[in-house]
Amino acid sequence: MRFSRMINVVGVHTEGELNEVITGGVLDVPGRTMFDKMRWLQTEGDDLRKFLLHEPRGKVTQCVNLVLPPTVPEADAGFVIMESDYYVPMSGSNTICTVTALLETGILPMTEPVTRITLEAPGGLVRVEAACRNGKCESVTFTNLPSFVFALDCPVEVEGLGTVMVDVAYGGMIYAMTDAGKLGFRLDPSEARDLVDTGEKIKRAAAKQVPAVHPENPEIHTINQTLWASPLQEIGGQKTARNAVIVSPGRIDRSPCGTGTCARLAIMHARGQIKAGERFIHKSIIDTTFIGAVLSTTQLGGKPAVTCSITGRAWITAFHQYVLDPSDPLPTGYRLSDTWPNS
Ligand SMILES: O=C(O)C1NCC[C@@H]1O
Repeated sequence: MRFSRMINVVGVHTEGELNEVITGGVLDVPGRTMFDKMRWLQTEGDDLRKFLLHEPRGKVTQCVNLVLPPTVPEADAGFVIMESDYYVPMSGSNTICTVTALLETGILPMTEPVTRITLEAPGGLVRVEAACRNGKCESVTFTNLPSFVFALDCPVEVEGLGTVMVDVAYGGMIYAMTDAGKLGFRLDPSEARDLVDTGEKIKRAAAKQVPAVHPENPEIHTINQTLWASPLQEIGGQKTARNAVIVSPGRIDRSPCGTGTCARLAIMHARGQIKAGERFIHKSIIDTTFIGAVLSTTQLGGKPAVTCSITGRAWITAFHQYVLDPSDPLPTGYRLSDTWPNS
């Protein structure tokens, strides 16, 4: 049998969120920077993303990362993040899964007790410290790209809901964050379907009504995730909260969401709820945890910003070899609205 595509993929989940990692079958893609490579995939090479994420090979509740040679000398590896609807400049859960796959399969050397590497994400360089023991990457801490607030207390008119107040911030993707309690949600797993439907409505309205353009890269624009926030609490002396991020086309991030956590930290910092040097425990809807921290304050295109770190754990679940039989009539798969909302 001759295959027209053979892709090696490591299955990895971080705190419940499946973000697979392509480790073989694609040599490189055109582009001078990782952002260019992301753009090339989006415009010329999107069949790879569809092949892996769409059915019958993929499903709506996953992402996939393409590991590539870095384009700058200080990076150890590059990666392009592919989600169900978007290519994104940065993602926390995808970073943690990619680091775990790179170290646990020996693509990059593991040093115990701490491995330090630099990854080149499309949005910029990401410094990583992985805690490693007996060949296992026990946790990954990365320093995210600068996070900042676009707007606080912004009224958004949402059909069927009236006025909903949102805070808008960037943590690697652009978030509309809203108080779950005000719309009657406790962020209980039983609310998942409703959180998605209502969260998508809020996102669509906020994206139209609140313009948001990254001050240094105008190609990064428009709110594309909703973050349902539970109130900030002090538990055992630690600032703690729950959240649920609605990822397009309509599903909940199973992890506590790294870029969402950083967007929330930027909002908390702007509101005086957290200082540089403080930690924040962020819980997912399935009760898994990322530890966030505000490391320092900075400026981005004249805006105040914060540099944050995220710590999380990941586990390899599978090694897949996906192939394309040249006679397969569905090389880029399909989406059906029973499990792919808004398709
Ligand atoms: O951790 C994050 O940043 C994300 N998890 C899935 C969707 C977002 O990219």
